[in-house]
Amino acid sequence: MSVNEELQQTIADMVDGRRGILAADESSGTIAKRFDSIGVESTEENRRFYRAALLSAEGLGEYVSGVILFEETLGQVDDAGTPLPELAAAQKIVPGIKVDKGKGPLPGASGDMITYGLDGLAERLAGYKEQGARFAKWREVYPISPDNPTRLGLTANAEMLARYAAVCQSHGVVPIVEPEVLMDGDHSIERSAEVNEQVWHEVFHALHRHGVVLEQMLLKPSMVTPGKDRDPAPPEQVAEYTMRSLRRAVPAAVPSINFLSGGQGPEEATANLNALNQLWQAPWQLSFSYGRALQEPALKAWQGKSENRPALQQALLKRARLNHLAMLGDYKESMERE
Ligand SMILES: O=P(O)(O)OC[C@H]1O[C@](O)(COP(=O)(O)O)[C@@H](O)[C@@H]1O
Repeated sequence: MSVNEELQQTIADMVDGRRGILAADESSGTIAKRFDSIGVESTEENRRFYRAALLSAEGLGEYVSGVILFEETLGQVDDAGTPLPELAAAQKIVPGIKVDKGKGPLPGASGDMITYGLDGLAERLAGYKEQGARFAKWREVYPISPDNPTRLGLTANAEMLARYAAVCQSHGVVPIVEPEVLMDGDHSIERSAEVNEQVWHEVFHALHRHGVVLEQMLLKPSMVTPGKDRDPAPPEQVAEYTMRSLRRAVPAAVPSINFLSGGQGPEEATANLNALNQLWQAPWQLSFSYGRALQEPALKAWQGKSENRPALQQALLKRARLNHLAMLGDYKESMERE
């Protein structure tokens, strides 16, 4: 298969109008925090058990077309010795890999951040492909304050995303481009709309400069919401603001927009996705790439006990199914209690 055919096949396997992405790529620090919330130690064995349980939940492939894995998971096997990426592929879930190496302050742009990991990326991708990964993900993070993001923050982060995406495409790996505008703070929904629009505009300008093929990438943005210190906005309002900003800044050539959950509660993230899909015909598929919003109930059901594996899987399947219904605009709050 040519590189172009590989990219096209991966997009076709991941974008079908009814399924989204499970983000299970928490880095070591983040997964330790998540496990800590249920009093479980983050050992390699616990991470393996938990992630193998997620990927082998029977029927997950009905609602999920891709899973983002952390490097460690790509090399792990289940109790029967099956590599975890193969477990996913067996359910028609395309395995992918987080390739960024975390973030730190951006010098010269106080309050802004920048993500590391471009050096050696091409070589790493070749190895990940051998382990089964067909797409990659890279996250840039933008805090909102009265002064942030700065102009330098906007351009530097966009440049990183574009360089990463171009390297991925040249190796036949579909890039997920994730500019995450953080919910932290007490900013208004209007301010969030303004920042997200600036971010997306700058990102697509950079993608264009670097010759990234928009038809062969996925966008993973934040939804436009008020800051976490304020009351959440109703789903219809989140949908209106998000859609307005997306239409202004994201070219129609992008096949799918898979939102991150970014600290929204599981039910909130589903209701917002549903409202977005009820609003009006969008040029892109509007889907999910949730981490916390898919996994929180599964983690709670598990509690680190192997006998709770079926409950963990049922909790994941429920959220995956409801988010699939939200993609169709068919989700109702009453379904939460069914
Ligand atoms: O900070 P980390 O460990 O790299 O990961 C952050 C997480 O944020 C995400 O990008 C989105 O997850 P959420 O839906 O929980 O916001 C995940 O893909 C990733 O696991």
